[in-house]
Amino acid sequence: MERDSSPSDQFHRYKNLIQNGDNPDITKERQGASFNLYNMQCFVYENDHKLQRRQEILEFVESHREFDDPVHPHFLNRDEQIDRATRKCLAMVDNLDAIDVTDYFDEAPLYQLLTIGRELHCLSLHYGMFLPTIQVHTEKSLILGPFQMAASKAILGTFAQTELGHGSNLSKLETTATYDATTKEFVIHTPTMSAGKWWPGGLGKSANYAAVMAQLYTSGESKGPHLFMVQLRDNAHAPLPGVTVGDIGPKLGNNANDNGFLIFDHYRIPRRNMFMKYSKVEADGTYIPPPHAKLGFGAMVLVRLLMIRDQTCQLGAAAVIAIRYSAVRHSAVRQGEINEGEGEVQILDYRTQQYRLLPQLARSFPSSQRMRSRNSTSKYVTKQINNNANMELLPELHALSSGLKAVITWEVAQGIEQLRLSCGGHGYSRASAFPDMYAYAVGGCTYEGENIVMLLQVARFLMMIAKEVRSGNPKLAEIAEYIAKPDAVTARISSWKTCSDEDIIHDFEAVTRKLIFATFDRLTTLERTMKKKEAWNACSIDLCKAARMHVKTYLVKNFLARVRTCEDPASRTVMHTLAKLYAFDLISGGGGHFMKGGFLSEKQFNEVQLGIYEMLAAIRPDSVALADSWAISDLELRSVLGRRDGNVYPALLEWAQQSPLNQN
Ligand SMILES: CCCCCCCC/C=C\CCCCCCCCCCCCC/C=C/C(=O)SCCNC(=O)CCNC(=O)[C@H](O)C(C)(C)COP(=O)(O)OP(=O)(O)OC[C@H]1O[C@@H](n2cnc3c(N)ncnc32)[C@H](O)[C@@H]1OP(=O)(O)O
Ligand SMILES: Cc1cc2nc3c(=O)[nH]c(=O)nc-3n(C[C@H](O)[C@H](O)[C@H](O)COP(=O)(O)OP(=O)(O)OC[C@H]3O[C@@H](n4cnc5c(N)ncnc54)[C@H](O)[C@@H]3O)c2cc1C
Repeated sequence: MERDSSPSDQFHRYKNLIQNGDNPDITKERQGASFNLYNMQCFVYENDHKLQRRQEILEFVESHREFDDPVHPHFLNRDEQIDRATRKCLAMVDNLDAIDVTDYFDEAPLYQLLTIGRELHCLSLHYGMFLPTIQVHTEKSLILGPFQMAASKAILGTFAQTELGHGSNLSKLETTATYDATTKEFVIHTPTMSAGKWWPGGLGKSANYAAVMAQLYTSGESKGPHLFMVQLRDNAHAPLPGVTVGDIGPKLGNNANDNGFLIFDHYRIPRRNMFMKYSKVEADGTYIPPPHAKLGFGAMVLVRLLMIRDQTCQLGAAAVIAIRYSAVRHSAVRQGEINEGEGEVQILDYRTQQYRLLPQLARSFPSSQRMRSRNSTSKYVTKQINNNANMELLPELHALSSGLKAVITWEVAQGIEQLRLSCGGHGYSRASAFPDMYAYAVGGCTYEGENIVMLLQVARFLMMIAKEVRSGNPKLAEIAEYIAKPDAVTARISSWKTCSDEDIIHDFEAVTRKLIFATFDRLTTLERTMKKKEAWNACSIDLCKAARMHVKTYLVKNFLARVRTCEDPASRTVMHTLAKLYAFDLISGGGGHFMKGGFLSEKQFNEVQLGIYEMLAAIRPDSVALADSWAISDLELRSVLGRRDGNVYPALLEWAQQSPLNQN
């Protein structure tokens, strides 16, 4: 799409953000900002082009009537929700020219949010996992066929892996794919009740194809889980003979998505329907193994990376809502006066409120930004794998994507809940958007790998590194280099104004290193008297703690590094304080780890606590502008409380009037 205005036009546009009808409190907040909003937004989105594209996509959606909602989606029942989302999906895919469809980190998710909202829908799995599976797992010479069909929606697919009896433990999936060399077909079968597929999105009603994970048997031998392309429904959309399929019913959220169940009765598919890019079954049944045993799990790694960005944006949006609302809300009771007799204050002025809001805002920045570079890492790794040249980076990427997925989805879900509480009663109304946000985000703690299970994968990686370091012959991945550094006895952290980034990083690395080696020692001691898996189970709470701390250290380092790249001095100053608040808040929350063995003294810990107070006060005048720096439009936010103009109360009344109970 052509760019139609220069950066200075854009600057003008953002300067004019403040309008006459806006709530006076929110206007005053914007006028008091210490930095130029446009410069900050360019930093947040990395360049003005990305910012401009957000505006263009917004204008596109706003100008197309087929994206309108005749009835507010909050007042629909489940059938109507599915109907609405499906209609929107059709309009969305009929207008894909509006976006760069290869941009799964920015343009595609934004477009989806603007058109449908915060919901998984009938096409989420088609775009989110089915297409990526085809891309990652189909042989080059064959890819055009299925990919073009899927991209042109001739087939609509899902990813069918989880079963009633097994989800996390892939190796125990029970669905079988048995090769029949006489007919050159695989027989897909559900041998037991617990082998029924359960959960795949879009399966219940929408998909006519699925990428199915099943245990491969060939020449009488079991070869572990493999992926197969399976047609489920005929041209009239009826289930094919041998296929039983349906919807699993309502869930905590994402109810516009028809998550489904699937049972196979000796259902036959051609040999070529196995995804054979890495492992193969020849016509005579000979099995050719993949160059790396876990290549078959590649699509999940990619989606975990996509989720990290997607989820962080949810936390950013939640912080925007709560901060804006806190600027226009005045406390209504006498004890709400900070100085008695001086009248009510904006709730944003309470230090406790700032402590609820600002660390969450800080949390929303680092991971969203670093994910762009992780995206290029994943592209790089995929390229290396495609050339069959280099598998060395795979464990690192798996550990990193699993760890970030687990820590971020948890922090996002908890953060949204904290922000909801910060808005009092109105936060409990769906008008606020928090209930939908939470229901959407908290699903991410479970899907694409249950969080504890993912943390234990990171722990495996860390224990392997610890063993190598102890053996004196480490081959260290970039994200783990600090584990081989010498021990540090005392912390360097001091007042937030004087301590350097290096001091903060030093302390995080030292504490994490200690935690990793303490856990490693405990594990190896236990292994002397127990079987390996028992020993692992016996110290798995510590293993998770070490894994979490490793990921948090990674996030702190990346946030500080990213702030250093900010060219605008005023924006850099505020972002730097926010990054330090992020780090200090983590230290405060993880005080036990930091103070263990006297590493962080009591005096230093007090400085951390005091620093948090001071940073909250320092950021307070910029908080609304920082929320605006996310550049989220009202259409994307979908929150009455978070509206950009701050005119919350009339909008709440207008919203409530749409309730069907008020129609007669
Ligand atoms: C083209 C047009 C586009 C247009 C677009 C326009 C429209 C826009 C629409 C969409 C836009 C997209 C927007 C993006 C938004 C993003 C949101 C996406 C939402 C998607 C919705 C998702 C819904 C959910 C789906 C699912 O949940 S699918 C099912 C997921 N299931 C799991 O994740 C299961 C978890 N379990 C596992 O992964 C494994 O079992 C395990 C826990 C990793 C254990 O592995 P396993 O082999 O079974 O056992 P071990 O013995 O422990 O491991 C052995 C060894 O292998 C290593 N390992 C394991 N996995 C990997 C791996 N993947 N890579 C590398 N290595 C791996 C493991 O570490 C061990 O190593 P060591 O022995 O060395 O320690
Ligand atoms: C909204 C949503 C959408 C989904 N979409 C899809 C989809 O499209 N396709 C699909 O195939 N699946 C989908 N799923 C399923 C999802 O991937 C699984 O639910 C997930 O992988 C977890 O597996 P599980 O449900 O079997 O949990 P379990 O593995 O049974 O977990 C239950 C508990 O056991 C613990 N646990 C399990 N294993 C271990 C271990 N080794 N060590 C320590 N603790 C352990 C977990 O930590 C957890 O506390 C979806 C799920 C949801 C909620």
